[in-house]
Order: sequence, then C-alpha cells, then structure tokens
Amino acid sequence: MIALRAGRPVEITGVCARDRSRDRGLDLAAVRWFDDPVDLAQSPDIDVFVELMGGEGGAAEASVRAALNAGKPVVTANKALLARHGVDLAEIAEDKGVALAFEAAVAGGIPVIKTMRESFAGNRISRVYGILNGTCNYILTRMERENLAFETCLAEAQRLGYAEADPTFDVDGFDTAHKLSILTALAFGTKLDADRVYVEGIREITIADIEAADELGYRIKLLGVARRTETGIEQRVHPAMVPKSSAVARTDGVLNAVAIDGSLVGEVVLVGPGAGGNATASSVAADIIDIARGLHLPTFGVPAAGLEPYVQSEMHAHEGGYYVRLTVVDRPGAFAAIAARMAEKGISLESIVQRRRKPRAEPPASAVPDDPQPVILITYATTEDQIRSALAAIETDGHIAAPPRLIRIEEL
Ligand SMILES: NC(=O)C1=CN([C@@H]2O[C@H](COP(=O)(O)OP(=O)(O)OC[C@H]3O[C@@H](n4cnc5c(N)ncnc54)[C@H](OP(=O)(O)O)[C@@H]3O)[C@@H](O)[C@H]2O)C=CC1
Ligand SMILES: N[C@@H](CCO)C(=O)O
Repeated sequence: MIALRAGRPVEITGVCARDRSRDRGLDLAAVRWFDDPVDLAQSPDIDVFVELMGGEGGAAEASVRAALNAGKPVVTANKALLARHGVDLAEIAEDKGVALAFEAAVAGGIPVIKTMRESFAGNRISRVYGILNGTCNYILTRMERENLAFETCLAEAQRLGYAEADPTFDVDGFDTAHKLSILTALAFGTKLDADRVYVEGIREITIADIEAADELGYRIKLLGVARRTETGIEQRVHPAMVPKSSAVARTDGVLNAVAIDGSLVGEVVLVGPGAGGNATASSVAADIIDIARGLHLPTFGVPAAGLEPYVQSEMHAHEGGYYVRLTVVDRPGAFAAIAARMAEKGISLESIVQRRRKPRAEPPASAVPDDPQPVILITYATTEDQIRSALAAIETDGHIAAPPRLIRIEEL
C-alpha cells in the first residue's frame, strides 16, 4: 500500500543509533549499520535522511546539515532543532532544491503543518493556539481525575514514551515554545524566535488550583498562543484557565488540540494524539511518502528569504482576566487591604472568595489570628503590568504568607 501511495517502493537501507546491541523489537540484519549519523546522512545508499535523535545541536544538527548539503531531503521530528536553526536549514534545503519535512515536530500525529502550509494558504491567520505538549496534558488530566501527585504522573508519561529525553523541556514549557515558534512562522510568515516566547510551565499548578478552576467553570491547560496584535505578534506559553465548554478544555490525556483562526474559513480545531511512538510514526511516514511522491514545498510556507523579522508584542501589555490565589494571614483588614491595592491599580474584581481550609481535628475555641488561608481572586480584564504591580504591592503589605499564584484566564 505504501508503495502504491508513494508511487515507488520505500525501503530502509541504513540505520544509526547509539547502542547497536539494544533489542529494538525488529530485525535489522539486512540493514547497514552506521556508528555516526553524519556518515549515514551523506551515504550514497540513501535518498532521504530521517532524523529522530533530538536535541537542538550536536548529532542532530550536524547530520541534518550534512544530509541537506549532500542534496538529500530530510524528515525530522525535532522541534528544538527547527526552533533554533529552522530558517538556516530551510535556506540550505531551498538552495539544494530538496524538502525539509517536519510534520511530527508539532502536535505529534495531528497533521497541523500540512493543514497550515497547504489548506490555509489562502487565509490570513490572526491566531493559532492550543495544547501542544502531550506530557503536560497527560499530567494535568491525571492530577485532575485521580488526584495524583505531579511526580507520579510525570514518571508515567516518561514510561509511556511521551516525554523528552530531558522532561524539564516538557513541564517547564520549552517544548511548547519550540512548537509554537514553528506555528508562528507558518501562520504569520515571520522568522522563528523561540527565545522571545513568554514561557511558564506547569510545576506550580496544585490540586487546589485544579479544584478551584472546576468550581469556577474552567479547566487548567498548558496553552501555547500566538496572536497578531496592533504592535506585533504575541507568543506566550503558560497554564491557562479555559472554559469547560471550549474544545481545548475537552482535550485530555496525551491528546493535543490546535486551533487556527483563518480570515476565510474561521476557526478550525484539530485534535489528536500529540506524542507517543505510533502518532509520531504516522507523521514521519506521511512526510516520507510526500517526498517519494515528489511533493516539495517551501519549508515554512514561503521562501526562507521572504520570512519577515519577528516583531514581538510585549507580554507586559497582554490583557485578560486573571485567577489569583493568595495565602492570606487571617487578621482583620487583610481582605480590605488586598481589595484596596487592586482598586489602586485600576483592577476590577469579579469575585473574591475565601476557600475552606482543611478541617481541624478540634474546632478552635475562638478565631485563630494569623492563621493563613487560601483566598481566590478573579479579575475582570486587566493588563499584565497592572496585575503584577498590584501583587507586588500586596506582597509588601505583609498580609500574605506565600508568594501569590497567578493563572491567566483565556476566554476562547
Ligand atoms: N516521543 C515522542 O512522543 C515524540 C518525540 N518527538 C521528537 O522525536 C525525537 C526523538 O524523540 P524520542 O524518540 O522520544 O527520543 P528517544 O530518546 O527515545 O530516542 C532517540 C533515539 O536517537 C538515538 N540517538 C540519540 N543520540 C544519538 C547519537 N548521538 N547518535 C546516534 N543515535 C542517537 C537513540 O539511540 P539509542 O536507542 O541507542 O539510545 C534513540 O534510538 C526528538 O526530537 C523528539 O522531540 C516528536 C514527536 C513525538
Ligand atoms: N515530549 C513531547 C513529544 C511530542 O512532541 C510531548 O509530550 O508532547
């Protein structure tokens, strides 16, 4: 079937990994082994080089450059490499007249690259956002459903093959930022700039936040959002409260969701497996078949020389609603002082709720002074600058016993 679809047989002729003796569950006896991926990339025996090692530099970068310079098309799943060197590699690919294909690099098995590069070609895209990391979505879903600890869920995501070699890339948001920078280039025709994506991960999210979100009609998801604004392109990655009715709120476990707003078609949402061996293989196989068919498009949808410089819309100007969790020292005047600081910075509060503390073994005889307890504030739309300066003022007032926790509310 693959030969029919590709118009020619597709064979694996050479392979390289670090450990030749490792049992990989398939017979590689007839396939030539290479100790060095650069040698494989340049081998006259191959027509296409597939890079699935990972890492923004090192062997991945050296072998992809070697293959392109040798005039061989490349398929890669490596978003870290593309985020760092994508424009440069696209220029080499164009110069050599070969494809640089990377469907698996963003949202695993979801055909989002093809969709944006081909199906949205006639649209002006105003926003692309979504859940772009399977590991984080898996962790948040299991924490919510099963009340499990963050570390337990991460270990399971690693066991299932979802996480990066260094899982801090997943949980601290950098993997999402790499993917978002690729989507930004495709959406807005700008050069990739992953270093200027605003990034927050999911380590600080607690079960208490997840429960509060539930009561307020939201779920917490790690989102990547790229949006055209009057001042430039906003790129941000952070946990967000999303309405339960939204498509991203209903995207659970290792599934990813990508929403694209096009001027002609409106919003299109793609949902599917974002990580794991089979999902990745599905996208890698599609890229190989495209190359065998002779399909060859500009890497980021337009010629590399036509990509415009990335003009950043600064995060401090971001506007939206905020969820704030404060650990407030329980004494008269604390609430009033907090509300006053918010008003002073021009922030309107939608609600201020004192959460129940854990039940005591013995009820206190009278009010317990200075006993910290969680207080949840929900703001109406305000700017990042305003909320940050209000929280800094609240911290200096001495009414809170721990740093404030802030989660942005995304009205989708
Ligand atoms: N896991 C997933 O769900 C997805 C991963 N990706 C991307 O795919 C890539 C691979 O990820 P994943 O499969 O999880 O990673 P793994 O660590 O499981 O596999 C990496 C493979 O590359 C080989 N390798 C690593 N370094 C070298 C080197 N210097 N020379 C030769 N071979 C090397 C390893 O060999 P050995 O086996 O001998 O150690 C191993 O077979 C990354 O770019 C990742 O971001 C993209 C989409 C989904
Ligand atoms: N570690 C990545 C793999 C897919 O890119 C994730 O969890 O989404």
